[in-house]
Amino acid sequence: MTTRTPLMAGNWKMNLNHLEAIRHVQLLSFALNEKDYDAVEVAVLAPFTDLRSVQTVIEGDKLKMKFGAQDLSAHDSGAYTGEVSGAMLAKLNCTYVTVGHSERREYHGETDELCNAKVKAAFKNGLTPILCIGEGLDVRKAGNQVAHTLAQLDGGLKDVPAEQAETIVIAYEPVWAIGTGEVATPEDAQEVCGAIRGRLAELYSQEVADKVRIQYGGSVKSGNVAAIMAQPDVDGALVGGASLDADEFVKIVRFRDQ
Ligand SMILES: O=C[C@H](O)COP(=O)(O)O
Repeated sequence: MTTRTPLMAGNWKMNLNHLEAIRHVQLLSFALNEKDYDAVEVAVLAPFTDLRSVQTVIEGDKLKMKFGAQDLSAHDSGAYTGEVSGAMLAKLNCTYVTVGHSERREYHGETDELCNAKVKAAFKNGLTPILCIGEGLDVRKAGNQVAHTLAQLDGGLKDVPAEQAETIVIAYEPVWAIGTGEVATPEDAQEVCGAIRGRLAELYSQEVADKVRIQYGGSVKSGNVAAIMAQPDVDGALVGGASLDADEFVKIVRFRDQ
């Protein structure tokens, strides 16, 4: 049985300018200790304009916190105004990059095909993609959450080889639970996260499926994180709003104490 280190990632979304980001990382660094880093991997996913500052604080102070971006271009370089390439993120020593967050899918029309190209671009540049998948409220009401989410998984992983797939992070985020305070029950989270692992075993092998970390995201807070993390197929959390409060995010990192 593979042991998967939980990944607690704060997705700041479009919050915190670079000065606020420096302060925020410093607050986290004062609070987090070796025991935390031994038990959990901690990452912050910052706006592009913050990344150089976040890198400077994390590397300058030799923090064990990882960092990454919230999106990347599917292209390598060239005339793509406003885009940021995987190579640029790798040059900043980013570890992670989210791909296909529901806000990108909804507000920027990102399709499974584009997400697949972005997953490949991330791997090509040595970044670990956090592929975000999950159903909207209408799909949930119709009871089609598993089929919908697995179709997004299939699309995002199309033609991704096993040796890359086993290092990916999947974030299951039911859209109806994002920023709404409407957290999925631990059983809701397990139903879909378990199905995702089952599908990974079908697409690749049980060995690959057992290595992949599957996060839950959607209104995670210190008060609900422990029950969600107790589920066998949940290996971490992708935290939005609550990650902007350093004290609250540290409590989430310390989910075993809650
Ligand atoms: O990426 C994070 C998710 O969208 C969850 O956001 P939230 O914790 O504010 O609900």
